[in-house]
Amino acid sequence: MAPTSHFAEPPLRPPAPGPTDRHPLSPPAGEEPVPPKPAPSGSPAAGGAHPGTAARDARARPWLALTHLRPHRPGILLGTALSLAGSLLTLAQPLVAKQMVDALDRGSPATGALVLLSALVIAGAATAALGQYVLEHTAESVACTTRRRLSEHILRLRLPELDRTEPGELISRVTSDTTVLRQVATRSIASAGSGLLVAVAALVLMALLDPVLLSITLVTIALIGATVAAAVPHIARAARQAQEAVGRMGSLLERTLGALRTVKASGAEGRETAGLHQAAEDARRAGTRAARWQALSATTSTVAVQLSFLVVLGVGGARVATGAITVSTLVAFLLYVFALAPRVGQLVEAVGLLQAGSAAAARIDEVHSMDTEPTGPPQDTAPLPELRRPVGVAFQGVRFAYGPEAPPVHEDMTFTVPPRTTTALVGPSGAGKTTVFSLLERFCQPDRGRILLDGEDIARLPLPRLRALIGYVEQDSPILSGTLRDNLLLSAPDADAAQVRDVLRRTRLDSLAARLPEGLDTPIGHRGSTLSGGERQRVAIARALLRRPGLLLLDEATSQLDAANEAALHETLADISRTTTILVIAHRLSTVTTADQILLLESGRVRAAGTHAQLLATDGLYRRLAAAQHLA
Ligand SMILES: Nc1ncnc2c1ncn2[C@@H]1O[C@H](COP(=O)(O)OP(=O)(O)OP(=O)(O)O)[C@@H](O)[C@H]1O
Repeated sequence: MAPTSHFAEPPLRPPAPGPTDRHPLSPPAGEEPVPPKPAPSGSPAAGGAHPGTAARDARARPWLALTHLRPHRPGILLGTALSLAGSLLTLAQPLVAKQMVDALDRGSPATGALVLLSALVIAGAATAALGQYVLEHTAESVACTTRRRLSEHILRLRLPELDRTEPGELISRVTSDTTVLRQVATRSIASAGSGLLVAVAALVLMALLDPVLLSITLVTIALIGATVAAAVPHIARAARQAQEAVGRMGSLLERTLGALRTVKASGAEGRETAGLHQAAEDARRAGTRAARWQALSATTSTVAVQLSFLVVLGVGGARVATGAITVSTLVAFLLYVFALAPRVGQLVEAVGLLQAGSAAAARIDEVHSMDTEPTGPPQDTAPLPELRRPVGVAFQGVRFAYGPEAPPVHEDMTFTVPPRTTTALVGPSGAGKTTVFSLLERFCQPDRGRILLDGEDIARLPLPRLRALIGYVEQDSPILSGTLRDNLLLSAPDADAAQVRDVLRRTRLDSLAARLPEGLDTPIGHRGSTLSGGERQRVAIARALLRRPGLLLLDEATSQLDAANEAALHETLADISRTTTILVIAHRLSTVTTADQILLLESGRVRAAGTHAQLLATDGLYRRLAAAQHLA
């Protein structure tokens, strides 16, 4: 799970060139182009999203949730203070009620006490409501800030990290774990704070009223405390398991929906549903377990409070009869018993919530500890004008493996691609052709060797600037949910209408745009499900062309096009190659026979390089590949 040095940037960082000798592709002086080396394997920072790890972390750090609330301290403190003030105003009510009863007992007018009592009721309710609003508002900010930070972090994750993580798991951390954290901000902190203070204040006032009755009440509180202490770990564990089960459901749903056609065609709905049912069942069971313990502690608390009320009433009545206390003292004491009961309940709930919140915080922190790509200053997202020109590419002795245990994909990859040319990468499946593109995009880094663009090591380029230079059409031409326009402008948000029209014409998408009911603004379904395979490929190519790249990478980009569209696209590419360097991966040699150069990859190396005719004449493997495709 941990990232390895195989994904690390090259350890050697060349000195920053001076202002006068800077290469046009170089980062501005003072910038940090080389991303930090990922944490070594096995280090905590290297961990991926593992529910088990989260549970251990939360057990080790039950207050973890509080660290996430720190930036929102002012709102939480204000909300808690207002709730507390509201509670204190409520607490004062029994004392005023006592005065009122005393006044009535003496036959004196009780109007003043009645007015004061009414004012206390209104002020107490208003202050508590305001406090509640401030806390809810702050809690929304906690959830929003955490979700924003998480989603930004997830989009910046290094691809090898993502390869090792279930997307559904990540989604559940942004959605359900942040919701749990949000509850800690409102109910847990404020309830614990105000509940504790009010409970202490009530106990002090009860002690002043009658210490004998207080001791009876304290026995009740001890009973409640013991039950809660026994229940809390069970509640916390069950809540954590429920969160993990929800996360698992997210992963499974993502897996199934991502390949729903295949699942249906394979008749695997039942088996996939069984997995989802199991996760839902696990969440239900864990949630029920938590509810059982919560019900036990809540019921014990309620029964204990009712019992103590009866005992206080009995003993208090006897003490009134003996003249030890007055009726008004007994009334006030009983009111405090009732004021105390919900506070104890709040404290019980707060402790359980804090445990669940800390488990959620640990799951969120795991994502933050995953390794991300470096970000450059905002201006680096746009290519410099001089970067719009075609660039030369060179691989020099590149070695790369996808992991420490994995066999190297590239052993000693060395080749040169001159600018303004079309070079085809061919070779057996698994020879490492797509990996060449991944290395060029710096999705992963070589273990050894250098990759140069116009003589400049790409490890030294700010990542946004490097990628702004490249147009990449992936093997499966991914399409995003949204409209056709969203998809086209994804890589070139500033492209104007004329550029879009031009690219639509070149990729023969103009007729599709004309046919769609809302033209470019027509939604094209989940991952472009309403488009044909060939249309999806052309959208992906159009998207890459709109970027006006200096280097165009095409990975089997025309495999699903019909003959007419493929021929048209080859004309377009021939045209584009005057202003762009093109690297194309092809299985069908017929599509690359006119390339300026063909690189035949085998066993992690370039086995042979030349034109189609040269390779036919000189290389046995190429001849066999061509013969298999009736080209020899
Ligand atoms: N993300 C990854 N993690 C681990 N191994 C990978 C990963 N991607 C590719 N590989 C492995 O690396 C090797 C080279 O893969 P690559 O996709 O570069 O080959 P290719 O020549 O493009 O294959 P094809 O022609 O079938 O598309 C393969 O053995 C593949 O299983």
